[in-house]
Amino acid sequence: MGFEREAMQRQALLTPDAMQAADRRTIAGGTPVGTLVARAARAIFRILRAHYTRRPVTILCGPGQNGEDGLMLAALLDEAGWPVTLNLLDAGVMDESDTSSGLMRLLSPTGTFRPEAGTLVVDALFGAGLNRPIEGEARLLIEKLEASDASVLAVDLPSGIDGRTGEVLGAAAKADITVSFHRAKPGHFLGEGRRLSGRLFIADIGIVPHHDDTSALHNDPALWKQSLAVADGDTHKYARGHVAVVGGPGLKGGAARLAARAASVSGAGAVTYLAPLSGAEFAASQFDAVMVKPLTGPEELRTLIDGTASAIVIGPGMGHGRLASECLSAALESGLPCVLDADALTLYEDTPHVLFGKLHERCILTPHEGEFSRLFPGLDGDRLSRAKKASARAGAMVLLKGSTTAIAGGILPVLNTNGSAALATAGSGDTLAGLIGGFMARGIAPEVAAAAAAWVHAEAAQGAGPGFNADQLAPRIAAVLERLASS
Ligand SMILES: NC(=O)C1=CN([C@@H]2O[C@H](COP(=O)(O)OP(=O)(O)OC[C@H]3O[C@@H](n4cnc5c(N)ncnc54)[C@H](O)[C@@H]3O)[C@@H](O)[C@H]2O)[C@@H](O)CC1
Ligand SMILES: [K+]
Repeated sequence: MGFEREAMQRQALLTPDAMQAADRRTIAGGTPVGTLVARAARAIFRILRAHYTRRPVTILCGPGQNGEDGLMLAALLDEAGWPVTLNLLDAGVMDESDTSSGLMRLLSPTGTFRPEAGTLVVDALFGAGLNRPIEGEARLLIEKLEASDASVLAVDLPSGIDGRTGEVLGAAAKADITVSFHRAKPGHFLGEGRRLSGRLFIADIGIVPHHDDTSALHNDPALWKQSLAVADGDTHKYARGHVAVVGGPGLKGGAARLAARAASVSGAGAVTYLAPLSGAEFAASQFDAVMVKPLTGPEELRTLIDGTASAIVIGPGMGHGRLASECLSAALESGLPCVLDADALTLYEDTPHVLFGKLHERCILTPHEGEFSRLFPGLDGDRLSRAKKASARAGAMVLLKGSTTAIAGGILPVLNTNGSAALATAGSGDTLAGLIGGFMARGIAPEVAAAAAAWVHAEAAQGAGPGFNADQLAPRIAAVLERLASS
């Protein structure tokens, strides 16, 4: 089972180009552009009033339709008795109806723009139509805004953010709230765009959805919750999946043990931890539910592969010796779903093409930034496009970890955004690898397993206090899975 179809439509991320195509399609279908602008302005008005008490509002309007949203909002706020000042970058944005509607009296020269604490500034300078770095007068306005203590509500995107990549083109001011339309844009979650967008609201303005528009998915349980349900008929432990976790020698075993613990709460029926004797003996004293087998060569792993293993997690704490590389080869030759993390990624960092030659489409590589740049040198751009290029280069799925995690190689790339700073802790990545492996062992498709695990793993760290560490993740993951199952 792949992602849930209807949820895919709702969770679609649209690049500004795709959004403009959707706008055009909707307009061609009979909805006048003025109606769309009016709906957009009403949505902003509603969200603005829900979050701010009446106060002076300055609206910065750009030369395109983003500015028109701002003008229409000015009319609504003015009508509702809010004190509004309009700063237009280009007077041309006003047409006859605006000039006759009394908006003229709200105008103030841009030179007078002095954003003050306690006031609200609506940033409606540029949205989807931004096509070059911001300079000149617009840049001055944005820099003044960025330096101020005023509250900021951005229309569609903080002006200056590239909606496709999240990159700042010239300048951008941090918004407290961003109101965008129809669907979120990748730029709301990538690069600086994530921080600068603040709280994101997506308003429905009646744009006609179309699957061709989708360039990526915004991760959400709606996409995969069904896939996590454990079927009643799966009564035998091995029928529910059996994860082999390859660990390392004694003192390095913690990482793989974390992976095994996560696998064991994933809903898989059984987990076997394989490690050289020193690691296995210690692990056996730590685990009850996880089976432990000593590893003298790749044969023990092969035996498990020929037996009931249905997925393999390999790399955390594994080391770089001959045994490690023989086990990695055996794991990849098995054709079973495999999660490659940590040492499995660095083992081949000098000869990545050798590793890529062994991978198949049920392999998932889970690098953090450092591992990624060593394994995939020379890839630049935003996190999403780098993950996509890396996946194409490797011939496998790539999950690039970060505050926004990008997953590429499935039917559509996925951005996971519920991560928090708590996850930046030792052992967190090992836990994620184990959870993905557990889901894949259950027969869940790799792209679904990766997306579900990224979300569940991040959710498990939500609300964590300063004393949080990765040891606490597995029980919290179990709790998140329980909540999902009963919701
Ligand atoms: N198209 C639609 O149906 C809808 C669009 N909406 C709004 O319309 C916006 C898109 O409108 P537009 O396509 O007119 O685009 P924008 O309003 O984002 O900006 C385009 C204008 O800005 C100029 N420009 C671009 N980059 C610049 C820069 N760095 N410095 C100076 N000038 C620059 C362009 O030459 C053009 O005149 C969306 O962001 C959204 O706010 C909403 O009203 C909802 C409906
Ligand atoms: K804007």
